[in-house]
Amino acid sequence: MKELTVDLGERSYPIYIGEGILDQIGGLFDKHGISKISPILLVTDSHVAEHHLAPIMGKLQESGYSVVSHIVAAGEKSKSLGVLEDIVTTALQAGLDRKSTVVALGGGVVGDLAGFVAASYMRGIRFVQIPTTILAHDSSVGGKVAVNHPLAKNIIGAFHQPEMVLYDTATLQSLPERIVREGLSEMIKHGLIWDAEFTQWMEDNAEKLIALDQEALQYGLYQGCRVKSIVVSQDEKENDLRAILNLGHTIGHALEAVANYNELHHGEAISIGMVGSAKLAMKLGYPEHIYTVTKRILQKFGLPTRIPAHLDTDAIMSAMMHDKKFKEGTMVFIIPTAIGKVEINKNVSTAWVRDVVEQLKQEA
Ligand SMILES: NC(=O)c1ccc[n+]([C@@H]2O[C@H](COP(=O)([O-])OP(=O)(O)OC[C@H]3O[C@@H](n4cnc5c(N)ncnc54)[C@H](O)[C@@H]3O)[C@@H](O)[C@H]2O)c1
Ligand SMILES: O=C(O)C(=O)C[C@@H](O)[C@H](O)[C@H](O)COP(=O)(O)O
Ligand SMILES: [Zn+2]
Repeated sequence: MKELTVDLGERSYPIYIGEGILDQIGGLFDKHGISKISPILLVTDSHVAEHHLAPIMGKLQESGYSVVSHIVAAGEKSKSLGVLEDIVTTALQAGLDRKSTVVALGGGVVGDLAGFVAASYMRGIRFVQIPTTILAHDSSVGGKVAVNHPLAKNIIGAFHQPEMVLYDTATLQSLPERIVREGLSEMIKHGLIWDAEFTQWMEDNAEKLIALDQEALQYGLYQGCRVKSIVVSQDEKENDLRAILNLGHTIGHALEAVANYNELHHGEAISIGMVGSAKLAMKLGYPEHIYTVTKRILQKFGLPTRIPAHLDTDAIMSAMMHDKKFKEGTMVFIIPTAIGKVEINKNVSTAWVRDVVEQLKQEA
C-alpha cells in the first residue's frame, strides 16, 4: 500500500493507494477514530452499488460499524440540490448525529455530492472518500465539494476536507472504457501543470493505463495525487496557486453546462478545454509546440479535442462568465507556458476566447 499525506495542519489526512486495500477498511476506520456508536451513511450510485457496495457494507458491519446506504442515480445530474435533500432525509431517518461519518463510495459525482452533504449536515460532519474512478484521484483529494446549478457547475458548495482517502485500485477493473479515458484526462492535466517528466511518462504508457495495468495505474494515480496534494497543501482555499488545478476548466465547465450535463463527461470537457488553453497560449506568444504536444497526448488517450458543433457559441461564452475565477470584472485563464508549467493570466481578452471557441468547433 502506498501512502501520501495532504498536509493541512490539523486538517491533514492520508491518501492510501493499493490493490485490495478495502479488505482492511474496518482497521483503517478504527485507526482514524470513526465512531462505532453513531451511524455511518454510505452514499454511492447505481452503477457502483452493483459492483462494490455489498462487500464494503459487509466488511464495515463485521467490524462493528452501524451503516446505512443511500444509492443515487448514476450520472452528473445527481449533483443537484434535490438529490442532496433526499440524502439528508435518509441521514435524518437513520439518526445521523454530529459524531457520524459520511462515506462517499464512487466517482467524482458521488464524492462531490456526499462531501457537500457532510459539509452541510448539522453544519459539518466527518467524511471519508472511497474513489472508484480514475478521475476521482483528483476529486477525492483537496476538499472541494459541491452540487451544480442548471446555469453553472459546482456553484453551490464548500471546502470540506475528508478524514482519509481509501483508493482501492481493484475497484477500477469494472470501469467502462469511456470512463477510464475521461479519468485519465485529469491525470494528464496534473502532468501538464506541474511535471513535464510525468507528462512524458503518461504519453509513453498510454496503452498500459487504458488497459488498467495495475503497476502503471498505481504509479499514475500516485503521481496525480502527489501533484494535487502539493498544490492544495500550499493554498487550500484557492486564494492563488490552487487556481492552476483549473487548467481547461473555464471552457470545460461551460461546455458541460451548455451540453445540459449529459453529453460530455467532465474529463472530456476538460480535454477540449485544455486544447483551448493551449490555443490561448499561442495568442499570448507562447510556442506552438505546447498546443501540438497537448493535443497529441489527449488524442493518444482517445480524448475529444473539438467542441461539438451544435453547442451555441453565445451560450458557451455566457456560461463562462459564471467561472469562479472571474472576479471584479476580470477573466482569469490558466495558460500553459511550457509542458509542465502554467501561469495564472488576467490578460486574455473575451474576443480571443470567442475566437478559440469557434476554432475548437472546427478542430480536427
Ligand atoms: N472536487 C474536485 O476537486 C473535483 C475534481 C475533478 C472532478 N470533479 C467532479 O467529478 C465529477 C466527475 O467524476 P467522474 O468522472 O468520476 O464521474 P462519475 O462519478 O459520474 O463516474 C462516471 C461513471 O462511472 C460509473 N462508475 C464509477 N465507478 C465505477 C466503477 N468502479 N465501476 C463501474 N462504473 C463505475 C459511475 O456510475 C458513472 O456512471 C464531475 O462532477 C466533476 O465536476 C470534482
Ligand atoms: O481541486 C481543484 O481546485 C480543481 O480545480 C480540480 C478540478 O479538476 C475540479 O474539476 C474542481 O471541481 C473544479 O473546481 P471549481 O472551483 O472550478 O468548481
Ligand atoms: Zn476537473
